[in-house]
Amino acid sequence: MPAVERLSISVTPTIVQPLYPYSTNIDHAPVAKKARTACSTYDADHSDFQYLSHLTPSLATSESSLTSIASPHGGAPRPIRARLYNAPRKEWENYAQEIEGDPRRFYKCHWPLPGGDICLYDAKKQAMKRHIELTHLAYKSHSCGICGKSFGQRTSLSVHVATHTGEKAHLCPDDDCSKAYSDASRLLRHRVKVHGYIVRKTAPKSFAVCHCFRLLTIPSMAFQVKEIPTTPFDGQKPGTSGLRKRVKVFQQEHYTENFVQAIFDSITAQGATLVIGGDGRFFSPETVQTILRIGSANGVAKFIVGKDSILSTPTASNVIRKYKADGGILLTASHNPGGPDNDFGIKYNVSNGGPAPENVTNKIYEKTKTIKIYKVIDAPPVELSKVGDFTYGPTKVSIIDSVADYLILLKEIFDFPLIQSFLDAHKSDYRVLFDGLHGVTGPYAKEILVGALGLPETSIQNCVPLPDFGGGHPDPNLTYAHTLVDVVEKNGIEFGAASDGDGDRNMIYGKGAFVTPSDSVAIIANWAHVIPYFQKNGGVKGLARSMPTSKAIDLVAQKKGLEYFEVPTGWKFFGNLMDAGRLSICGEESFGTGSDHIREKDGLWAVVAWLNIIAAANANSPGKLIGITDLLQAHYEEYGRSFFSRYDYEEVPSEGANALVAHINDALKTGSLTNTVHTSQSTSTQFTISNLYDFEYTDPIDKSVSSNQGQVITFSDGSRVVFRLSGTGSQGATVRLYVERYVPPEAGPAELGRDAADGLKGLIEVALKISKLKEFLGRDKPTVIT
Ligand SMILES: O=P(O)(O)OC[C@H]1O[C@H](O)[C@H](O)[C@@H](O)[C@@H]1O
Repeated sequence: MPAVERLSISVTPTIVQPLYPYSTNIDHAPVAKKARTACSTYDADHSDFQYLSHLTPSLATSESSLTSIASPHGGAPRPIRARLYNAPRKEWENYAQEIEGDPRRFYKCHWPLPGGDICLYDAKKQAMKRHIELTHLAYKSHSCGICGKSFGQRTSLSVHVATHTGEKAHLCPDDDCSKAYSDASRLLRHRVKVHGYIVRKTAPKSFAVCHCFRLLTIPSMAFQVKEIPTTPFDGQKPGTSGLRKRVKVFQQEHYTENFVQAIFDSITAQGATLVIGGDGRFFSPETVQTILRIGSANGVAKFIVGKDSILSTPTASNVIRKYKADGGILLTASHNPGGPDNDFGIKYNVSNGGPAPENVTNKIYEKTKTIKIYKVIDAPPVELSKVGDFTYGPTKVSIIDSVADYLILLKEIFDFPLIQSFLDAHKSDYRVLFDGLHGVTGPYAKEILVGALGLPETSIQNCVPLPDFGGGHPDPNLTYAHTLVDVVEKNGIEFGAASDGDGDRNMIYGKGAFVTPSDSVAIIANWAHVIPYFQKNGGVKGLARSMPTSKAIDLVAQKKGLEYFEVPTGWKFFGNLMDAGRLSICGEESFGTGSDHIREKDGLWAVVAWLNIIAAANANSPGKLIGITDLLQAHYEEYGRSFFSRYDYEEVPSEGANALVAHINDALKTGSLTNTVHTSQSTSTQFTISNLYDFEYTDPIDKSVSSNQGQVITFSDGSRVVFRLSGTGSQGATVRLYVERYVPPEAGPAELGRDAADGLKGLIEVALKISKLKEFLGRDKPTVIT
């Protein structure tokens, strides 16, 4: 160690002590004050200060003199710090007492508080000394050699001294980075942000505020974890999008707890940050508290929770991504009805913000089959209606209101000024109506459409989220979103839209113009160049759809020379492609549309995308007002039209549904139907079966294989029919029949503009006959046609 030049210091040394005697009635304000009255010696033995000298104030405040202070390590002069030890060394002991018989050898603080209380903070000896000296005695024993300002902690002094000297002693250790900072915390922030440095998570601690208003760290051991014995329930297998059952099923003793514990048993819960949200449906608040109790007992470090247990599914995905959480638990049964006699659901999302892939959901299911205990901590419930940061046992809980974050996200994606100027210019001839169906999107829609885009309050309806969705079925299709359809038709509204319970689905419906989800995603992909997000991100990378969705988007991809994918039903199958940078826009026939801005489909994203496209189309058409019908027609004339419809047979007996599947499988195996010709009675059209197969998907990124994803029958004219069992029902089985028939642009406007039901009539008849669906299901008609 090089010799250190020692200078003498003549600063008036500081003793810091309370002005007032400590009485039981003492107010805390006086103890925060200090008096400088006596001298003490400079403590040069401390490792950080060993090369420092006593300084005179004049020397210390003159910049030239600073350079004359030798650094023990050579190079630039060291910062000037003076550490004055000026407290009566043992004074803290007057207020601390070793806890008798404590194996940890802890001390308890007996500092008298206002109102006759005593502090009672407990800690090891050194921590107790620091607590009493800094908190109660308010010693500031680290003084700046330049200006004399005192600090309670050495690190605070170092940061302060750097403001005089300009020294940036904290160098970034990452390769090729020359950044330096005056304090360690700034350096850490830089490394996390710029170099993706991952901060090691420490074991969870809990925090409490002492009577003296100081934040205290309390060892997690202070909270007792209880293990509750339980036995497995049958059928806790997550479906297409989480576990969905009747509320009454979830309300059975241990049922919800088992599933929640199975989630924590399948992930790394210790030290994790998790998001909790959902559509606010009946039984959500209770389940949030269950998750907090079990999650905390399993070592979760932090929960980010939607205010009033509400976070739309797309927002939850955004929050997971934005706050770099490890995952999220969403309480939603999406578009299924809510209320005490209806549905509830729990879904796990992973750190990319998307639904858990099958390897995770399978693991959760396996855990539910062998569960023997679940863990809980005993803590009072968290107040879910107050935004802010709280402690819950050893876990931090942040209650957030996510509307602002979501608006910021959409403003970064779309051309809000363009949309707003279009809507302003067409207040009377281009009206908008959004129906929230009393789902979760109401507050978001209000902020975006009324707040940001300046539309009148009358342009939103049913936008107050209700736990039972007002008794409705919050699914944005022609059957269940009749509140929208009726008002749009009655008032001749040019642009209508609706979203579902948890805000990830959408329907676009203008006066006399229903946009099928398959067409919607194809049109958005075709117009993506007018959406700033895609411009900023180097254009569209790839397109995708779920298997039963019409092939309209494939035609856009082919024309634009883009890669495109056909994946099984379920948004989770898009995630890997997006993460790999190969997919930008995708959609599903089940009213899901979205992009890689998050990892869920996004109802309001689709609505604003359409408004953006309409505003852009009109900006190029000064003479004529372009509406939804014009965009559809133009698309069909360019690409041809994929007539598409879906028939749903909801809540049919499972035996009948399974028999139907077995019947088609039989034909698939034996080839008995291949090349057979079928004639529609009503249209006399002939359809020849060219192929039958069970859809299987191999993920191009992780090579995982998903089988039995729907039975497909193709015909020689390019039409196809798909049979698939729903994975989101909560009772019995739901069979879906999807039909698609392509008509090329050359067919002309009359043929392209036909009513979908009319254009598909013959094909549907043939599909029903081949499958013997009516016989197996005992149903003459579907419950829903879209
Ligand atoms: O399985 P189904 O009832 O047909 O539902 C299918 C749909 O379920 C959920 O809504 C998923 O989020 C969608 O990605 C999927 O398309």
